[in-house]
Amino acid sequence: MFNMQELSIDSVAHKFNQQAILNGVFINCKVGEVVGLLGRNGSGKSTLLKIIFGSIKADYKYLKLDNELISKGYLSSNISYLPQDNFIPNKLTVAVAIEIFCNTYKKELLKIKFIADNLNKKFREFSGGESRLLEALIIIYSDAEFILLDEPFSQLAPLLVDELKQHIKNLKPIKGFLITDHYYRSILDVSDRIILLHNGCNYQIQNTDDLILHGYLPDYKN
Ligand SMILES: Nc1ncnc2c1ncn2[C@@H]1O[C@H](COP(=O)(O)OP(=O)(O)OP(=O)(O)O)[C@@H](O)[C@H]1O
Repeated sequence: MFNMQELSIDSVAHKFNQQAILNGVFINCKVGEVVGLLGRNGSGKSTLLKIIFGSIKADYKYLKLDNELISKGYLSSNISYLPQDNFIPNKLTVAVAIEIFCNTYKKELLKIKFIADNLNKKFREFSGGESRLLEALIIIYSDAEFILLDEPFSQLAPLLVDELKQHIKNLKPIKGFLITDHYYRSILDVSDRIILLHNGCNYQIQNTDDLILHGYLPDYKN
């Protein structure tokens, strides 16, 4: 039988200072799909991505990659993660950062004009939004099959948001994406499925009415 590549995390429980942040969360993502993760500020979206990547050790979790239990995402070359804050050191040039993260899809990445035009520039020479775009592109085009993106759109002007969405769509046939951002329209647009984190649990979202029902979007009718 064809073995569908899948990243899944089940029964996630985590507390900070006795306060339960995640409680029985389940989420999965297959190659070929974009899963959008929404939730209010403080609902635990970043915590969940950090638990999958391994930078936070959950109180409990059951993390599987292609049906095999793994302890930390970063130990697998098959998972890449864009954290909420900048992570590429300021003194690195774009070319060096690409060397570190990208091999398989390097040719495609170098076709992007903004990358090609700025290969020898250091990260400290870019604006906040420009370096965010570069970091997101480097992670999207990294060798990993599963890509975790924490607020990739947040510092980007609308045209760049559209460009980034297009790159995600281009790579979707060969990768799985788990993505969170408060630009929820962009998340709805780029995602095949939406999961809402609320009160420590995950909810499958079918439409914007569900987002209103769970208190994520304001209900302007009432
Ligand atoms: N290291 C930490 N120590 C204590 N509490 C933490 C820590 N990290 C996060 N928290 C708390 O856990 C909760 C979830 O935080 P998290 O950053 O995962 O939320 P989020 O959904 O990503 O929020 P936002 O949309 O605002 O980025 C918050 O209430 C936060 O205060």
